Amino acid sequence: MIVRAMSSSTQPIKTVAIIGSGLMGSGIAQVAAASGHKVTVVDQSQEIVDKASASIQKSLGRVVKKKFPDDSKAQQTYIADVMSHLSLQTDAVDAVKSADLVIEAIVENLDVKKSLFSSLDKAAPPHTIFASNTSSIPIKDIASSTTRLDRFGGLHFFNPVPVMKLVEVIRIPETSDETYSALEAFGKAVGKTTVQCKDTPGFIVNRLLVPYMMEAVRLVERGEATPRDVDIAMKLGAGYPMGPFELSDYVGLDTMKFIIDGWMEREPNNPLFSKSELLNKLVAEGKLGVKSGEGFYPYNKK
Ligand SMILES: CCCCCCC[C@H](O)CC(=O)SCCNC(=O)CCNC(=O)[C@H](O)C(C)(C)COP(=O)([O-])OP(=O)([O-])OC[C@H]1O[C@@H](n2cnc3c(N)ncnc32)[C@H](O)[C@@H]1OP(=O)([O-])[O-]
Ligand SMILES: NC(=O)c1ccc[n+]([C@@H]2O[C@H](COP(=O)([O-])OP(=O)(O)OC[C@H]3O[C@@H](n4cnc5c(N)ncnc54)[C@H](O)[C@@H]3O)[C@@H](O)[C@H]2O)c1
Repeated sequence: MIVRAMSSSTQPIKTVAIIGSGLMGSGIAQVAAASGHKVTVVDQSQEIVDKASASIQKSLGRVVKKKFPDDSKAQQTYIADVMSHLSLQTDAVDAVKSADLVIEAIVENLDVKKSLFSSLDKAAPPHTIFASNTSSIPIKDIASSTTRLDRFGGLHFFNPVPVMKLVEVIRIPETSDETYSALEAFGKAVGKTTVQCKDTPGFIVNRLLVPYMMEAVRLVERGEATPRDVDIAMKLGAGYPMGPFELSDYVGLDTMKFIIDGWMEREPNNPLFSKSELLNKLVAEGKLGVKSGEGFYPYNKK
């Protein structure tokens, strides 16, 4: 049964709960707090949210160096001000009770996302809008776990969130115009350019990016070139800021595997989304990219 919101969701979004404090959740939290929203970030353990807090402060350190190049006092004040808009905790149900908007940025797995949203749906006030930052799962499949389809959409941010200027705003057929406008306004309020896309696999960017990245992996699997040479070629020959292997390590090979596995399940006969032995092997070995210290390339462990 769909319960429609009594109050209009055209009210500007002031309080935001972000579930998942990994690469994306912490980046979204940073830009939301920096634009004056009251933000609560949730993850599964205190250790994880502490790590997220440190990574947000580190990223803010890079922002202030550019914003206030020769003024260390202004740098400190800015960081303290942004951090004062942020709280981090481990109880998602509690966090959504006062949220105007909930953004989910947890692991790319439909069942886990559905289970989370189903419990949050019971706890959040009627006016609260839900959004998923999924890379590839149909928004309608995630939204089906709730009773607020009219207040559900996709907000697809890009990594690294503080730097990448785009947000894809996704609507399902049930998404109300008020919800869509509120999501679009939020994307702009956090300083991004928004584009609209229907709930189509991969939306705009990943529909093009995922086949490209998987083709790069397959090219290497066939022994036709090394990751290093593919990366050099795509940077110098096609003008990409990172080659596909550098980008894979940056995105996270576990997330990449979740994306491709889910896509293959939905489109089993499409060779663009067939699995990769090399990717599966690296993930099985715990080589998840920059975040684990090694992926296609080794990194300095922090
Ligand atoms: C199966 C396939 C899977 C597909 C996966 C899809 C995943 C997903 O759904 C979609 C995506 O996100 S797709 C992924 C989409 N993403 C891409 O495609 C990313 C492609 N890569 C890039 O755009 C660039 O390499 C970077 C911007 C990452 C780094 O730039 P660089 O020049 O190599 O190195 P630099 O000089 O160090 O940094 C430059 C400036 O950025 C600043 N800064 C950096 N990180 C920061 C942070 N965390 N905080 C704050 N600031 C940060 C830094 O301070 C500097 O500022 P300045 O003022 O200029 O001094
Ligand atoms: N990595 C990228 O480049 C990228 C870009 C855009 C979108 N996305 C999407 O964003 C989402 C998150 O990706 P990420 O790269 O930040 O992943 P990540 O692995 O860095 O972080 C995911 C976080 O979610 C937490 N988590 C898992 N289940 C949870 C639960 N039930 N409750 C609370 N926290 C939980 C994990 O502890 C982890 O900290 C995925 O849907 C992914 O597809 C990723």
